[in-house]
Amino acid sequence: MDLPGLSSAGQSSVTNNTVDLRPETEWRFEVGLDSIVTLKVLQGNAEIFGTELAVGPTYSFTATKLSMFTWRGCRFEWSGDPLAEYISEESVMSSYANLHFALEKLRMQAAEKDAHYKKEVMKEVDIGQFGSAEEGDGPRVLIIGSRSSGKTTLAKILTAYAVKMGRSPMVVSLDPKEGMLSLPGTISAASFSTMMDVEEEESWGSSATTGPMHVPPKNPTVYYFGSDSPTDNIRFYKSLVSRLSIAISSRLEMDHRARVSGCIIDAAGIIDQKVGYDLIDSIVSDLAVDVIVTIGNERLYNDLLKRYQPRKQITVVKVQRSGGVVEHDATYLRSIQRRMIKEYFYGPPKTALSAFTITADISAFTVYKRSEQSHLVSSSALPIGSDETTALLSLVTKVEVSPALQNAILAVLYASAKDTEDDIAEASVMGFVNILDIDETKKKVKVLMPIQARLPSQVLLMGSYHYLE
Ligand SMILES: Nc1ncnc2c1ncn2[C@@H]1O[C@H](COP(=O)(O)OP(=O)(O)OP(=O)(O)O)[C@@H](O)[C@H]1O
Repeated sequence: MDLPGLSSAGQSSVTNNTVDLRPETEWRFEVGLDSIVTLKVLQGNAEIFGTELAVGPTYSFTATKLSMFTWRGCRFEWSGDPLAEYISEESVMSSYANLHFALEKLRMQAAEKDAHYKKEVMKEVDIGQFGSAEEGDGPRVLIIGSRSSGKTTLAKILTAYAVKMGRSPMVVSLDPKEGMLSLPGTISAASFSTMMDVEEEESWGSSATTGPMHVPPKNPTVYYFGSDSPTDNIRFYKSLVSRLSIAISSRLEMDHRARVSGCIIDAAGIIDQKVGYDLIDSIVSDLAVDVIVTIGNERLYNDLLKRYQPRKQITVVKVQRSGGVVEHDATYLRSIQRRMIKEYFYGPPKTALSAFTITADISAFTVYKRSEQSHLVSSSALPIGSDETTALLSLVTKVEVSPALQNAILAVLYASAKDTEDDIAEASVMGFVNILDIDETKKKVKVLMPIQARLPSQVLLMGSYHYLE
């Protein structure tokens, strides 16, 4: 009898939604916002963006665009009403796996150099053969490509494969519209040592704020940018990336396993030559990137090769764009963001939580927003001899608590009203609240919070996101 997918002749086959998938092929499917598709692996091995599926359990998917890939062939069954589904024989997974193995080699070299790692983590390994260097940083990989080129997908695949090898890579999401382990509008970093939740395409799993889950929660460091695109306020964005890189460095200093595993950085898809290349430059230097991976864009690859190859420590490589990558239009993006916000307060459908409302005096709220970009002129852009005070304007500005804040999502910062504006602009995020109602006559504000707690005395930072249930 042939193994599923390993039949000697022909292509993958489908009978009544039972599919025999041949080795190194993938089943791509899209599920609408209001429908569900379930799938069950019956035999063989299968993975979704690097994370292996178990044989037997039923997985269910909604509002998602995914691909299930198999290395050695599998048989599975699915049901539901997908918007699209097809088998592709043209997978790019082997080139992504090759990239993973090249990174793994760098991690092994880093482990050899890390004295602590040798002593504590690799006790059982014969360390006599290793060099004598005290330090070892794993590869810091920046993934760059145009919008919808598959950057996040590649970041997930590399992360899942690294975790499978026992690594704990620091995953850094610099795309505010996606909000990894947090809400839209954020940039964040978290060390991954456990598997991701394959049923949640847009999320990377759960964080400590999203309540009990079947996949262990991660503990991200989060900064609030407040809108979808870094170009909305480049100076504020760059300042947050710098802060995040400092936070990452101090986390890596304490966590040798993560340090040896390196970083996987998912950039926002801004690659136009002026702003995009300048942004790439500052990310490369802030996060000490030493491997740049470009996806499916020859010009970008060649430009970056010329720019970084002379610096011997930076390697630029290119990988193909998968034909399965689907572009997200603005409406789809909004609905995904809406779902992320809803799940933050009420939990995912599987583990529905109850959100809490509290009412507090207006005077208890200290709200800031980021300053307008036009006010934040860089001193280098000012004519020589001109007044440089504008260049020193704070990155954040205080906001009156007024009905304009109705339905706003506000980030609760690790900063108090007594802190300076500079401290506030550099503060990371503790969680989020949603303003439900502002009664100006009674001077009261009603807020939605994900957990039962008093209104935090921290500063709240406003962005461009609003939510109304
Ligand atoms: N092989 C594939 N088959 C089916 N869908 C895929 C495949 N690869 C990626 N996708 C889907 O395509 C969409 C876009 O991919 P992804 O988010 O990785 O691109 P991106 O470059 O990060 O996008 P953006 O620039 O918007 O951040 C996602 O919904 C992802 O799940």
